[in-house]
Amino acid sequence: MAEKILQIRNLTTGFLTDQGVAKATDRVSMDLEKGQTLCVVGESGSGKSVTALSVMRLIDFAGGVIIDGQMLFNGEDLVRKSQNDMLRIRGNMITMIFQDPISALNPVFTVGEQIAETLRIHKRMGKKEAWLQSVDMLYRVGIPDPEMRAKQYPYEMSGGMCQRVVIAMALACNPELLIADEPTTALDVTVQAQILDLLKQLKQEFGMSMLLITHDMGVAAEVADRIAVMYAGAVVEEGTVQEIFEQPRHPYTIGLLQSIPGLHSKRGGELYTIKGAIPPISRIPSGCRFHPRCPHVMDICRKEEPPLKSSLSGHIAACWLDETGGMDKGRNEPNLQDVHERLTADRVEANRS
Ligand SMILES: Nc1ncnc2c1ncn2[C@@H]1O[C@H](COP(=O)(O)OP(=O)(O)OP(=O)(O)O)[C@@H](O)[C@H]1O
Ligand code: NI
Repeated sequence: MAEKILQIRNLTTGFLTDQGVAKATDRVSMDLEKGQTLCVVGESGSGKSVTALSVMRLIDFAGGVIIDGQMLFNGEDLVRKSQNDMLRIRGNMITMIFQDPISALNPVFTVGEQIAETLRIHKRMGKKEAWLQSVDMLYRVGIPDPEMRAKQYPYEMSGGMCQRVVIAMALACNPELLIADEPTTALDVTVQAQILDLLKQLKQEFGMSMLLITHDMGVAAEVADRIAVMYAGAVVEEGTVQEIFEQPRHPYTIGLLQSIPGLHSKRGGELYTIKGAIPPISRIPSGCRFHPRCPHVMDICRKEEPPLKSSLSGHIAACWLDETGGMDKGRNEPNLQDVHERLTADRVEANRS
């Protein structure tokens, strides 16, 4: 059995709203194996960031609460840690990077000083040693002329360079787990690809595990070992990157896959979007939370929540169609199998061109 670095079990979190406490995540479970990358995907508002902030125990400071569940990090439950303990864990063992690198950096210190400061706090290094290490970190994240760059301020650098600095700062203390929340969303497309490559490379070099949050299935395809698909606060499907892309079981996952730019637009058609919008956490639908937007909705979907069912390989999905044996009973919509075939054909085509 592969070792698990992170096991999230039935994580339920909430925020206080006008209607009382609303659940931002509802019994969310996901596992991350040592040395692997788990991508959490889903539209805006699906609870990806809340899940990440919960692991960091920063959700408390964002006005939220952990209502129930466990988050085992190397077997120890982070839910039970004091904020004092978390101060040691954050920055040392688990670090997090965000979408906007500029706001993650302090404008009044040089980037070298900021990385050195992290090392002095967490690794208790002396001034000189911390500075040298900081220059070395800039080198390792691919910043040319690191001695000179270390003396620059964030505003003197491009967005891509700043994100490299943020990554250098996050990795300076050699964390076991890096949580990256939309790390490339704010960057130009070409820079995005570079940063993704860098993260993949550094994950190997530093021997870390990565929890990467993205709304972009293309990004997940690039970096993920496993993918957890979240919708309106719940995991609706989870599996290996191959399972999710080649045998998706949840209509929401299929919708996300169909919305990938390039996959379908190559055929000259318009880009597909899933009809409707994700509900606010104060108005989660009854039954299957995806039912109002599902092209295959059945009676039971409106009334009862589908259970998460696991295949032998550990591919998990929550959909009543899984139970009833397909969505092709006298319907005109394409069934899952058709969609799979179309997706696979498109992928092959996209790979060829
Ligand atoms: N401080 C808060 N107070 C109230 N509700 C909140 C708060 N933070 C988040 N939420 C709600 O929790 C739900 C999940 O938010 P979250 O930020 O985790 O979504 P996300 O999947 O990360 O989306 P995005 O892709 O936009 O970052 C949303 O409905 C959001 O409105
Ligand atoms: Ni988010």
